[in-house]
Amino acid sequence: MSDLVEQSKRSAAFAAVDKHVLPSVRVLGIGSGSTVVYAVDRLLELKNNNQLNPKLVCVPTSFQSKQLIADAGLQAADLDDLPILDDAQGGFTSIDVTIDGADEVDSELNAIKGGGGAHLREKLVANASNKLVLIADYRKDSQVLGEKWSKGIPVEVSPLAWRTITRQLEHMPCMQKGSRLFEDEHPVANLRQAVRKAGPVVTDNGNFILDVCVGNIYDPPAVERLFKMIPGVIEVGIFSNMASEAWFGNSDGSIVCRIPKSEIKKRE
Ligand SMILES: O=C(CO)[C@H](O)[C@H](O)COP(=O)(O)O
Repeated sequence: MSDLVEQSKRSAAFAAVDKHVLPSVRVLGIGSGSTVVYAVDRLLELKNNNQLNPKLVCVPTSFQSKQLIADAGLQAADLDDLPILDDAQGGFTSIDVTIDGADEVDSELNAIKGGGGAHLREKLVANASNKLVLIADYRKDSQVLGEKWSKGIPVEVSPLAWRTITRQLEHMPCMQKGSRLFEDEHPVANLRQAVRKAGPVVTDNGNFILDVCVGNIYDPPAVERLFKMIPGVIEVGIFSNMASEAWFGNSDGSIVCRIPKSEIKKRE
């Protein structure tokens, strides 16, 4: 990985933590992946400077994230241990803010996640959060999902049915009710293989991952719903309309914070 990419991940992570992890934050969701490592580095600095809420509790999204929280000496809690608060929009949240990485983010802040195989818990934690803030380097910043991330949509599936699910996914048509959902005629689903173990990747939850290539994704919420309907699909790595901000580190050292394009229009 080039120094430029690492530097841009670090600057996005530091800026997002500085903006969002104020002393008023009591419960913080911690995402997974290499960019989140920098966010936890910054949390540790803030902790050492007594700039965090002394009662801060961090909610992990994976085994890796649990380790990061423990190594930083922060207090961890599982989602199920937290009280559920009814929010003003009729949602149910337990977490003030979650900071997480992404594999690609489009102009509406729909995201592809799950490159690290943690998207089930990441989505559960994001869903229980008042605010989801994404952090990433410039390679993940795009207009349309699929432009940049070519490894496919991560789909966590039950090992009991991965072959049936693969076949079903590969028969999905690209058109629905007259509108095109994705670029390719039919998806191609690949069982994700482990690198230093023979056989498939097994997630923290004991499942398999199919990486489903469809080309550009024109309607992320529709594709997310379509895949999710297949019995045995546990979670789809498309996060539609969940993030409220995305922070990108640019290759020139600058940082940009984006909100959904439709929000910008509303505010004009
Ligand atoms: O979704 C994820 C893991 O499931 C990660 O957030 C995503 O893969 C980005 O990782 P990185 O920061 O290493 O590029």
